[in-house]
Amino acid sequence: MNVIEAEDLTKVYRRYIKPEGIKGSLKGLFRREYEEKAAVSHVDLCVEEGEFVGMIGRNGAGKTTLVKMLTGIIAPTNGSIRVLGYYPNKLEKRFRQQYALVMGQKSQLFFELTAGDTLHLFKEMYHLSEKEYEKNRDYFIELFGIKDLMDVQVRTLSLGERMKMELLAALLHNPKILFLDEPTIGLDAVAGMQIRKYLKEVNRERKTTILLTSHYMEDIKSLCGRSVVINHGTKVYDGSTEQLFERYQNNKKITLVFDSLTEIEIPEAFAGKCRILDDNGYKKVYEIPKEDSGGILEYFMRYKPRDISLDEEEIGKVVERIYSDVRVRA
Ligand SMILES: Nc1ncnc2c1ncn2[C@@H]1O[C@H](COP(=O)(O)OP(=O)(O)OP(=O)(O)O)[C@@H](O)[C@H]1O
Repeated sequence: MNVIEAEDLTKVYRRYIKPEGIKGSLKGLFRREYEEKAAVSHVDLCVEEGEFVGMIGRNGAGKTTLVKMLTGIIAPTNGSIRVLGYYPNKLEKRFRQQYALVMGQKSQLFFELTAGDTLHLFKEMYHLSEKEYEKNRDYFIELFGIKDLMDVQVRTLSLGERMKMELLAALLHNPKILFLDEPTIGLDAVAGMQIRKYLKEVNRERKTTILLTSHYMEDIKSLCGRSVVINHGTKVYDGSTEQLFERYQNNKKITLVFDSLTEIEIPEAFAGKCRILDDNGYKKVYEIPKEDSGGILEYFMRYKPRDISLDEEEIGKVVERIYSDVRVRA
């Protein structure tokens, strides 16, 4: 069953162009000029119940605009849209009770209250019965391991703790769809990993459909079976995440840390394949082709680094590659 059905979805923003200088500003007082910008253009999107879909694209690609239309925050300029059978922008109460939106950059918590009191307010907002509230609250408190935070003022929570609270508040009414816009932004590696673990569990155990936008490769690769790539407002890829990265992720990043100043000699076999991204003698970062990563890593081990990490390529580069490929094929 499809929980999201959108066809030919388009959003055109109109924005004021401010002329330069004082003269221009004065002119603007009497006659304003506007430009139109299609932030989302002719996008079709169907999402089935229980899916975990990743949305990726460069800054300004149109991801947030798409999420805003799906959650009813803004109305589309054109196209048809049904989410759980509702037209989102009508913001009917029954619809609002069935989805949740968490934005990494914007909090929906009450900073002056304690975490526990904040949850109570959400209980009232969602009109939950005492039984349902306690059941869901306790389930997520246990899952996220945040029992100790209930008496703490939200303002004083760390970023990682706040994100767990954001998720708890959003999931309190057991929504059918969870929209997540950059939920791991700014989090350290451990906190990011925890959030991914919880989201996986929520999707698996509660069958919650999740739509996630993220600039982090790790989020998309480890969580989303399906990915949608947006570029300049249009959909350029919709399909298996595994296949997407298999095809377009060409490189890996190796970081080596040494206890003493170290010179590395790149052997002929790998010459031209290791691109130095950073080197201060103690720490070296290389970009290497994915298919050679095993061999190159083995070679680097001879220099006995104190620490070594192998990271995914930035999502932006992969998107760039997909986009140029689409242009070539078009
Ligand atoms: N309220 C608005 N008025 C005018 N233009 C807007 C408005 N909101 C967004 N835009 C423009 O629409 C385009 C898409 O923005 P959007 O925020 O959807 O991108 P995004 O893919 O979410 O980017 P990011 O990854 O940086 O969050 C951008 O060019 C942006 O400047």
